[in-house]
Amino acid sequence: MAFVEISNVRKVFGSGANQVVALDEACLTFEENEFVALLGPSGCGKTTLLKIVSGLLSRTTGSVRVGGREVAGPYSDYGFVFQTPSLMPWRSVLQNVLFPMEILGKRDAAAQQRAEQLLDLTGLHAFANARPHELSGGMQQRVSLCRALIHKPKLLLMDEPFGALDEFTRLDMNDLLLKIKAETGASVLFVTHSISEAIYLSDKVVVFSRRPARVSEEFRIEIRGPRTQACRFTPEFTEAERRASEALGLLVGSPQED
Ligand SMILES: Nc1ncnc2c1ncn2[C@@H]1O[C@H](COP(=O)(O)OP(=O)(O)OP(=O)(O)O)[C@@H](O)[C@H]1O
Repeated sequence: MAFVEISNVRKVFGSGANQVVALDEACLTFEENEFVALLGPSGCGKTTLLKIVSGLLSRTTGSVRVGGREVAGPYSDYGFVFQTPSLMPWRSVLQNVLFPMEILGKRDAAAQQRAEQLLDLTGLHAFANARPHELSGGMQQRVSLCRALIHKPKLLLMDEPFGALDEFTRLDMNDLLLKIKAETGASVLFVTHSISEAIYLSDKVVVFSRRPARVSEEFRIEIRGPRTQACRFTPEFTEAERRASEALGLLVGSPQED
């Protein structure tokens, strides 16, 4: 049995003339410690699927199992990172990171130690007492990553977390995320619009069709050697980019001839 099993998930919003079928028979499985990137056209249903996996949103039909249990509503064994950091401005960095432990009633010395370790890991230790407005966008997103990891979830759900960052910061965040994944062993389901980001980070790339979304292509990323920025220039990386581009329908048509 796979760690996450998404089977024939359909999601219909609204009714009658206002009905929107966001997902149609979406299927996807992945294992513990796997990194899966979801690519697809804007509005095809990627965020909807993440919310359904988190239990924040109900599905119309189909099944979602995480760690062998059917998802029937919100549960605590996952972390969610949104596109915007959504930190509480009146709280310090450390207090923001510890917030989920307060909700879970577990804000103890061990939680404090773990928060400090995460701030170390993400290079934020010196900013533990700073307020969010004193941080750059990339630093704020690192805080939200620490907050998502504070309760040691087995599953990390990430919805275009680096979409609002500049290219250099985004590349840094990609490397940080690979380091975090190696240290925590969490499985990651990662939505992005960037083909190269999807390939750089993932064990498996899943491409969704236009809405209503179905999986139109799914392939493993086989890059020899460590994931470093240099691997973006290997033939395997380029081939994966071509495959994803083709699945997204970006290679149709040929240049106009004079
Ligand atoms: N609460 C809702 N009520 C009605 N329709 C919704 C709701 N949430 C999402 N939708 C619709 O479902 C479809 C899929 O939305 P979703 O946000 O999942 O797409 P997405 O692939 O994440 O888009 P993007 O890549 O642009 O972020 C869209 O047509 C959207 O308008």
